[in-house]
Amino acid sequence: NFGTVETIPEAFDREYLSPVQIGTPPQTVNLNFDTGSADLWVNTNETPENQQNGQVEYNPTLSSTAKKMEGATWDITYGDGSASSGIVYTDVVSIGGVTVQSQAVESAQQVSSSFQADAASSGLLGLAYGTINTVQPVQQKTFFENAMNDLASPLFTVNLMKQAAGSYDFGYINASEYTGEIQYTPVDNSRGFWGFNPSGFQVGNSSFNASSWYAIADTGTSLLLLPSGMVDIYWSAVSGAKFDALQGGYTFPCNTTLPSFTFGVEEYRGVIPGHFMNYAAITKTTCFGGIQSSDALGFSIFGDVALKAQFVVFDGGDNTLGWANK
Ligand SMILES: CC[C@H](C)[C@H](NC(=O)[C@H](C)NC(=O)[C@@H](CCSC)NC[C@@H](N)Cc1ccccc1)C(=O)O
Repeated sequence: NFGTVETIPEAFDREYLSPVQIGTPPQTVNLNFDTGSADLWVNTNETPENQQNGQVEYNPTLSSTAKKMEGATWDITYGDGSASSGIVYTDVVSIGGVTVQSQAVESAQQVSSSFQADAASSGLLGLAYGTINTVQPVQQKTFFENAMNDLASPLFTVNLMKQAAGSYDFGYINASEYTGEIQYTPVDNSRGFWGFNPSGFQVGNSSFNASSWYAIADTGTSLLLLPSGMVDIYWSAVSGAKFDALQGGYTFPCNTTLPSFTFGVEEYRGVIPGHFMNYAAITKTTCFGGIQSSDALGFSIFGDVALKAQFVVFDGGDNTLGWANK
């Protein structure tokens, strides 16, 4: 079978939320689909009230198909320092008409401050490889891994949009969502991520700089995080841009016209329009850049700033990533 679900951007395209049905009768919660992690966790009746800010909860006691996974716990930390932990149930989970009868649903008994403050998001739905799922003592599979064998094709596609509704499609490729040909490239999943090797980059209409490095496709990261050498070259083309240690990255005058950023995947060239690199205004006149350094992380992240300019196929059958402009 196959299905599609819309995904809605929060302010600044900081994150994208999609409705997910859990339990019987179905309880709908909006989750942050995250190809950079592999835990499906959600605010529940077990999440302390003082760690919530109005989030919609999943309540397993109201679901006739919920089963507690005795003795199971989870505990996750993210690259931005946020974290959450708790216990585990299995229940029916449906996304856009694709149903998994027994999905590990991780109930949050502790969430860190950035999650507490994010009232619109009830949790995360991991779409990375289950090898980095944090449930103990028995590691659990992701929704996609559990659904994959029943899908028409063992893949899902990601079509994020700038300040507009996009979609996650499961089991099929919708040709109306992209232009040109899809460029497939092998995935390095040795760290549990959808890792790949970009082949270079280009700022505006300048020449293409061939280079090969490791990056991950991560819908749960807002920005495009690249080696500082590339980031410095990009911002050196923007008059008034400067590295602002207080803000933790490059800022620039908001009224500047920004150059596009093109990345290579083998022979393919993915183009990110210049205005996508304006992440958010810090003051009336100073804006924060959407391209920032990944040096502190140790690897590059193609987050939403890049992904919202592309149609991306995550193929779990042959472990490839497919890229197309749109
Ligand atoms: C510091 C933690 C390191 C990065 C590592 N954790 C990870 O790699 C986790 C699974 N993935 C992540 O932290 C990153 C990918 C690697 S970044 C170093 N993606 C998921 C993240 N953006 C999800 C998120 C969404 C909204 C708000 C906050 C966080 C670990 O547990 O060792």
